[in-house]
Amino acid sequence: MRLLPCIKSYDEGVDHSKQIDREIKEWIKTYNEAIKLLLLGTGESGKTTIIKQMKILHVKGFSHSERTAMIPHIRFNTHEAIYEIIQNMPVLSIGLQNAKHVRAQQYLLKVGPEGPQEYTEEYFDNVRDLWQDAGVRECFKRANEYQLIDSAEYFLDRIDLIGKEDYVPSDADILRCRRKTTGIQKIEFKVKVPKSMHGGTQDFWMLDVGGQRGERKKWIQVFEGIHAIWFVVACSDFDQTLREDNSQNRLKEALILFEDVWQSRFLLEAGIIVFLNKQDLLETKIKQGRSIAPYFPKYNHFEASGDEYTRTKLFIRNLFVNLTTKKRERRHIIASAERFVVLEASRARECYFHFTTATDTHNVRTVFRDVHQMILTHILSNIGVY
Ligand SMILES: Nc1nc2c(ncn2[C@@H]2O[C@H](COP(=O)(O)OP(=O)(O)OP(=O)(O)O)[C@@H](O)[C@H]2O)c(=O)[nH]1
Ligand SMILES: [Mg+2]
Repeated sequence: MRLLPCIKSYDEGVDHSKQIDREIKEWIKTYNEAIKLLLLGTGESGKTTIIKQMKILHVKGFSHSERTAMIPHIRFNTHEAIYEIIQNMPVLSIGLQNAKHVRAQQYLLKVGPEGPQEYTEEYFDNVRDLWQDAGVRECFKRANEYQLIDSAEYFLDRIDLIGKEDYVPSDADILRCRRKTTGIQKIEFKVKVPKSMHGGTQDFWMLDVGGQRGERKKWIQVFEGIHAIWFVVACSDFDQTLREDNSQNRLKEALILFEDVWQSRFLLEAGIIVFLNKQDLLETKIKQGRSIAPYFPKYNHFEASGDEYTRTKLFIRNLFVNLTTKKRERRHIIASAERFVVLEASRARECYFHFTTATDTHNVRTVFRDVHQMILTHILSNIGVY
């Protein structure tokens, strides 16, 4: 680590700052190592969706064959959505509103959870009929009481398109498609460096891991050499339980996981940026009259101005900010590393927060620009240039 000489006067300070600027630009020019980013977060928080956005924004997007390869997954998403809804109707004591739809319901239940062998016209007709039923819609509105993919409405609303023989998924369809990640995926891309920094391009690696509990033991394999963690949180999950453990609230699980990541001694050098994701779904939920208060009673005493949605998103951010200001717990300190960890604990460590909608390419582009600059500054500070 290199220490900069101390400044004695204002003029000297200005010269000194110009010198630092020059040094930073020089350093970036010669820095040819890829910047390594790791996406972390609970299951379904939106990590893979961000990887897809990087492919759209910084690689070549999706080819025709990549798009057609998504069709079975999108059709299966549609199936699992309608199947889950109709299966949960009796559990929630909701009946079909239209008796004509009973046959369609029996047809779908007979198809089973794995979906049909072949997606036929008859299959899509039955799904369309059921999705029109007021009872099905009522059960859909109570989706937080069972497990339903976030893209259920998006795909069921597009059933006619998805059922077409010549259907080719759009970028939006691919971004909405849900497939659980198992293992570790990597995407490599180049990004233009802001002119203010020096221009040119910079290599990035972005790693995606599975966020469900069973997948997290694999994370440690990829911690080494990571420059920044993007920790993704599904804010709209505040009233839902985990797919892998229906006794645990999803947002509470995200908070516990974040605290572990923030305190991990393996990630002390990495910059941490929290993506408070699924803002579109959060806003819709709040505007439909749902409240976070029954799940997080502290919300009743939270002071912030703005409408309910704004107050809720600020409250969620606060929950995470509070974890970053807590003292590092000693349970994470092992004897040989104690001195280092204690020193680290006394060093100011910043955490950055962004409100995001990962399915919105424009939003992700803007956030990436901000975050890029922040990561460069973080790396420079870690090596002692800043
Ligand atoms: N509406 C909306 N949907 C989103 C957003 N972010 C992600 N999704 C959807 O949420 C679902 C889950 O997203 P993924 O990116 O697969 O989640 P993940 O974090 O990779 O999940 P694991 O692989 O299980 O760890 C997908 O259907 C996405 O389209 C968002 O901001 N808004
Ligand atoms: Mg994933």
